[in-house]
Amino acid sequence: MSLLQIEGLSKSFAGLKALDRVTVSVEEHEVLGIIGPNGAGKTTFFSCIAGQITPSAGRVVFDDRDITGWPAWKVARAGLVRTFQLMRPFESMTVLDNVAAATHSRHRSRRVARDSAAEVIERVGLSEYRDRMSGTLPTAGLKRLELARALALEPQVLMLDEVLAGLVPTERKPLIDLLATLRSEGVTLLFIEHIMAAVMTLSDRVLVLHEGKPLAEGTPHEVTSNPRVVQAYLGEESQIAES
Ligand SMILES: Nc1ncnc2c1ncn2[C@@H]1O[C@H](COP(=O)(O)OP(=O)(O)OP(=O)(O)O)[C@@H](O)[C@H]1O
Repeated sequence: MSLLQIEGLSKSFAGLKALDRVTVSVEEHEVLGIIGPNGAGKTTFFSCIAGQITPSAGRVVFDDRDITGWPAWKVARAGLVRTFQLMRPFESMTVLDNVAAATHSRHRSRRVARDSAAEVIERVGLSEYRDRMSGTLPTAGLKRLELARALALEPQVLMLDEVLAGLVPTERKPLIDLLATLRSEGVTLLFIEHIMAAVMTLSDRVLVLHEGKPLAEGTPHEVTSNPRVVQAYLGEESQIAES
């Protein structure tokens, strides 16, 4: 049995099929990249799994439990944690306090929670910003903070929504390296990404969504050489070529 099984997941918004019968499964320690043109349903897919949106149809089975329609807090507590494209840290709190707010849900002792937060902060390379107000971080720092807050919850499955968006190439490289490290540590990862270099480097498998439907699934090489995928990206070829 796969760690995460998604069966026929669908979501309509006022007649628009944002997600249309998506079926995919993810094994423990696997990295699944999710790509697709703008509006393909990628974020809706994450939101239906992680509990921000209730799916119209389909099932999400995680670790042998049917978690379909569970609220986000309960999904996160079960071990499935996502990040958001638009970061939402507590801006008037320090980086350490932001991450400690997450570790505190795992460790009752304030000291242990803060020590654990400091470790996560170091792991994502944010130690020099530890005592800075989160609202003053540059975009690259905010992205790392978003990742730190997710890691602080000690997820069994981590779901990253465009964690590289808004970064310049020199900022992307170290973050891709960090994700590669997480991968080598055996993190089970689902990530939505437009930066093809990251998709190619990090993914074991890639799911391509198009107009809410699964268009292709396979190794990074298989999907990027699939004519249907290239066709779906027409007009966005530069992104495919960016690898
Ligand atoms: N809350 C909502 N209400 C109405 N329509 C929505 C809502 N959320 C998403 N949609 C629509 O559903 C479709 C899929 O959107 P979604 O954000 O999931 O796509 P995406 O692949 O993540 O796009 P992007 O790459 O631009 O982030 C789009 O047509 C979008 O306008």
